[in-house]
Amino acid sequence: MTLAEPVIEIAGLHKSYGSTRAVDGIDLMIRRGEIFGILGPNGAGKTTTVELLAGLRDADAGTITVLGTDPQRDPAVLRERLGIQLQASRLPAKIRVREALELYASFYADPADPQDLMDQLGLTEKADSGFASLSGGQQQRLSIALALIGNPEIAILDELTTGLDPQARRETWSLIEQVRDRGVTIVLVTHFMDEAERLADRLAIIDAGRVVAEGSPADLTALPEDRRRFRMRLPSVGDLDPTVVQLNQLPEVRSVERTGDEIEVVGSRRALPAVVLALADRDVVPEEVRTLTRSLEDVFVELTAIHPQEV
Ligand SMILES: Nc1ncnc2c1ncn2[C@@H]1O[C@H](COP(=O)(O)OP(=O)(O)OP(=O)(O)O)[C@@H](O)[C@H]1O
Repeated sequence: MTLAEPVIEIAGLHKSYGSTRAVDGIDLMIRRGEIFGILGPNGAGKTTTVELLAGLRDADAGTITVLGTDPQRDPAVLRERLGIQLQASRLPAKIRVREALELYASFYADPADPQDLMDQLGLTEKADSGFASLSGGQQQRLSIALALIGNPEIAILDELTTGLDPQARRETWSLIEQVRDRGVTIVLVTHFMDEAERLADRLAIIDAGRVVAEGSPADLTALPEDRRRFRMRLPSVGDLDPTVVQLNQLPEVRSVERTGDEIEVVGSRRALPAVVLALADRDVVPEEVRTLTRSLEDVFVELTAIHPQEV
């Protein structure tokens, strides 16, 4: 598979507010057509990073290239090609849904059709309702529609599902996947691990203004080759300790720990079949074999553990 070309490249990015180093040396590369997650605890520098790449702030140092241009030097070009939905974006209370979309559409040379967007986002029956009368989910959908009204190649969505109920979150997720399937590159800023794990093709975990990990959710949550883990119950063995000693001697096994009639084994990818075979030699059939994995949340907590009060 050939990889799509980069549409965003950031190198050595720095931005401070007074003595606060909000962005402290970030490098990132985002490819066309992917959903790229920027995940991090509160205050990690996520919003500052996306504001810099949208040209809404000036960097102190570093280079940013978005669709081949520098957002600080060329904001007008970028405005046509990049849509941004910012956290807590507020509209006047009385503006109607259709009115807001038509107004925003008038800012662009080649906008999307407001009616099509309302249909796609389930807003048609609210077309004549004022912003303040919409539910949280409807307001969120309108702000996504506004980020997409310019027919952007890149859409930046910040804290997309904050404040939404579980049903509305899921609907928003499938909507974002549909937008990606139309070829739009999506930069998704979130502090929800499940959202990043479910939606992002690749993601960067940011903490204290730096990238602390980057990759696909599968890469980030994979256990190292020699640290696979599984648990099994061995209820009919009687005294388990000699079995544990024997299993510990297998070359594929790194460690075996026993709790009651369960054992937890750490070892290579071949440890599981090796253990099952060794047990079969003793006429032991293991029960309830479970492979242990780690979630993005485990990885996140491990990597950002120095700031637990902010998570
Ligand atoms: N306009 C500003 N003036 C001063 N400090 C700021 C400003 N904007 C952000 N900061 C500080 O910079 C740091 C990074 O903030 P930023 O909003 O980029 O983080 P974030 O990861 O988006 O956090 P959150 O998820 O809470 O929005 C924080 O310490 C924040 O208090």
